[in-house]
Amino acid sequence: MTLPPEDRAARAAAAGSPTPDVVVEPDADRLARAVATALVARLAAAQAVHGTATVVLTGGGIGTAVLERVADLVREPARERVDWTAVDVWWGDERWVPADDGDRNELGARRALLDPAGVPAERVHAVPASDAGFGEPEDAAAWYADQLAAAAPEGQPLPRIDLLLLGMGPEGHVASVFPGTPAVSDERAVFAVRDCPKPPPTRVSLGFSAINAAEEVWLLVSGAAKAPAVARALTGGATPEELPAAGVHGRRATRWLLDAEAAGELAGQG
Ligand SMILES: O=C1O[C@H](COP(=O)(O)O)[C@@H](O)[C@H](O)[C@H]1O
Repeated sequence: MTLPPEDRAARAAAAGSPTPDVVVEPDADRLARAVATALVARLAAAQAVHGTATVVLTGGGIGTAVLERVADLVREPARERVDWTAVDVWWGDERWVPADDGDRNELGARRALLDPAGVPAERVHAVPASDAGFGEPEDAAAWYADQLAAAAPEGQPLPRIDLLLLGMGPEGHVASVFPGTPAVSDERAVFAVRDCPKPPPTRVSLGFSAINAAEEVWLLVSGAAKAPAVARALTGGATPEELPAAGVHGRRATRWLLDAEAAGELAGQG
């Protein structure tokens, strides 16, 4: 179901961004399936226009479940419309852990979708792991920023990002931008984040300047623990410093994709 825009429209207009869509599915499994279907359609549409598609992935529970459901669609060729050899994959954030650590967002995405779909290695733009020889996460972040810049068209700071996926923590963090930390006001496209309140404590993250450059930003949120943050983000009850999820938007579309529990404190729900 899609909720009426109400005061979301006024907030978005004030921020110069499109009014967020809010889609609510009955549970996490149906949310993952619905997002998977929409993701395939979005990437196929981008390829129809540009020949290639670019997606920025998130880690987290629902983000990984979505990729698993996309992989199900890959196994059903009659429903599959994406050329996975022409999809560029980036990450919104990564944990500063060794390459084989189960906390690594890249590893989860490779297992869930990228390997089964056959995305070519040269199109998988992973944030370096802590054992990749960069020394400090700041060096890895600078390298990742350079990679993004190198993929950008002439005169642009970033490549075209057709779709950027975000999870959200119960306190409103997105990527590895946590409330009340220097990351919320860091204007760089990519930076290292230390002392994260959620383990692992060291990460590399895109900042608002890169996230909000995406054509479409989809926030994937599941579970009752996140319902208060969803309501605050969508009803203007918090600043991006207090609740980073309130500060993200796409250039053309911002979409909140929720299960019923996560939507439980929005007006008209529950
Ligand atoms: O630490 C992280 O958390 C968020 C949300 O994860 P979830 O399991 O609560 O859905 C995730 O989006 C982010 O990529 C990740 O590094």
